[in-house]
Amino acid sequence: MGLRALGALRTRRTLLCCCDDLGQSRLLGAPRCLRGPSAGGQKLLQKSRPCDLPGPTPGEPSAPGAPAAAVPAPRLSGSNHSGSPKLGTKRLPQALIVGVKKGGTRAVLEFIRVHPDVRALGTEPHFFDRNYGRGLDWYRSLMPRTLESQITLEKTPSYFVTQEAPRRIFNMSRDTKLIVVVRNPVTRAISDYTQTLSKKPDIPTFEGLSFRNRTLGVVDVSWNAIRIGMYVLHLESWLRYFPLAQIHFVSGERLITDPAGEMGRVQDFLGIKRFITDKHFYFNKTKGFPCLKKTESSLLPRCLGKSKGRTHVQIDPEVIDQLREFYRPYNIKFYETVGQDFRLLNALPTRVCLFNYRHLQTMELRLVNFRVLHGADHTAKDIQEMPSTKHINIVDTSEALRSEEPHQTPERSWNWSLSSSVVITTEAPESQSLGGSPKVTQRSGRKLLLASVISAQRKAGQPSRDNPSSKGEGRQMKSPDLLNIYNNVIIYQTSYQAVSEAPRARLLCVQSSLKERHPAFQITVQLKKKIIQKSLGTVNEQYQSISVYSDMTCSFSDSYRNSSVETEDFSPEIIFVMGLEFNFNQWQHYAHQDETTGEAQRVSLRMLQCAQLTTD
Ligand SMILES: Nc1ncnc2c1ncn2[C@@H]1O[C@H](COP(=O)(O)OS(=O)(=O)O)[C@@H](OP(=O)(O)O)[C@H]1O
Repeated sequence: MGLRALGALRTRRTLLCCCDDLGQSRLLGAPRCLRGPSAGGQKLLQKSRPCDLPGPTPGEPSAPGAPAAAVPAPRLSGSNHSGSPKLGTKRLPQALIVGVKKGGTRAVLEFIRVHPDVRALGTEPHFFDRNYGRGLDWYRSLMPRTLESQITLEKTPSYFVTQEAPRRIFNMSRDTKLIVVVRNPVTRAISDYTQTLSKKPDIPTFEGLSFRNRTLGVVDVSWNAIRIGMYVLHLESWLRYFPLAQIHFVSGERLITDPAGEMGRVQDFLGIKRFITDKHFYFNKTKGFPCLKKTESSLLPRCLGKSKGRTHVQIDPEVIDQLREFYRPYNIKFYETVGQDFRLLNALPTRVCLFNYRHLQTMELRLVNFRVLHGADHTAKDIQEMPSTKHINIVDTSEALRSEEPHQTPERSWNWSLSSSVVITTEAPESQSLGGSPKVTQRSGRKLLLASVISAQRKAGQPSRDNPSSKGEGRQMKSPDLLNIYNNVIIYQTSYQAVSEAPRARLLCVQSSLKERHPAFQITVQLKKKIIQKSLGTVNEQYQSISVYSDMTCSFSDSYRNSSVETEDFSPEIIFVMGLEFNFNQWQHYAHQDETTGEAQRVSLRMLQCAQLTTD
């Protein structure tokens, strides 16, 4: 397209509309959308109307220079599309990000377009769903110019759920590479709803829309927000035209916890060199998401825009549980079909990780309770009646690893994913005090997992509960202090042994789930921390902050570094993280200002062992 034509198109687009997720037109000038079937309430939430030209999805502005958009795209700098528009040829895309809506498609697009061998359209052209009648020439005309060696890419998440899209794409080119970003379907639905609500505050509640009959638990699969998450059903249409090998699935969750890893696989899939690596990302704590680092070619901010990473609407936990159950069979079928387990079930913790613990040989972790609590306070009796389910052993590998040099990591923040509703206590079988804790009973309506570390054998010379004649004679595991509970976030910290005797032994458990205290997708939780002043034999309390991001990630805040806590006391010896994912490097460091000397000290955390943990 010549510049004149482009200019004409630009002028014209001010008269165009684009469809939002409610299927309603958003006017950018005179209305040009075709009228869709009239619908009220829920129906509005399901239908899309065909529009004259593609426009940005709400909150999804288009890229500068992109032909059919009125608003600049949330361009992440470092993108490679700033070259001369006259270089190269406009080609039909060889690769498409076809879904899923709210899966993380924008992040994948913005990350991959950093690659010099990829050029991407910033807007969503909606060619294979809404604009197919315009023909391939029109579609091609939208594309950025590429050199022979470059891949042209566009993303339109609604393709994944468009019946005709696979056939149409196949007809364009049977070699088209397809990328699908999948995300826990419940979270995805909430994200979808949250977006819709931001445009239409008067829509019915998520809970109301999700069910045909809530009492009977009949989910309304005709609601798009629910239907999109039934991934396997949509996938079937694609597999009629494309072999599985031609479809690459990105985990929306891992895209947040390990963007470089996910993008590495995307690059492999596209057959381009691994140009985008760890070096391109940093974790932006304010945003609560990974963002692209500054590069020589780009000095602009590189986090995604405000419409990505919205604070989700708080949903009744019981509804979330019901929807998880609803999606479970679809997820399982989906895993089976694609041959990958994306852990979309997101209901159970899967890993227990042990960090830095030097003395522990084996640890038996006994799950003493796993049940769904619906609003009822649970008592010690309830908990005791729950069956024990699993024992695991974690073998201390620290001795073998100690000689290795720590691996330097430039970033101080680290994060890991968490599943929901995990409470761990070091408290031995007498979990009554935890169960009886009024704070715990504030929790309601979530799956609650209580796990007890019931025994820990220590190496020779170390105190042991099982060997009272050792140094640890007479010591009991200290009853836990449940420190703070904010909605569904529980942070629990205690010493492994009597706190005054084992200041370095620390158990930190974090449980997080998606809840209302997520302004800008981040909450900061005050963690009450016991400070031991050994010389005085006193125990003070101090508050530390820990930031919990969304329902999936958690990271230490830098306040750790600035704390006035004794270094020794401050070094966590043992951390359990129960969750779906983690992306710790083997060593993690943070600096700590020693109060007495004022010197910065580096504290290392080493992941020693992770064990798989499942409950039935
Ligand atoms: N790096 C980074 N920055 C910001 N947001 C990120 C990132 N990686 C993934 N995500 C998640 O992407 C979710 C939006 O998904 P999409 O881009 O597919 O949405 S859309 O369908 O194009 O509207 C968005 O969903 P919400 O958090 O619900 O807003 C994010 O969770």
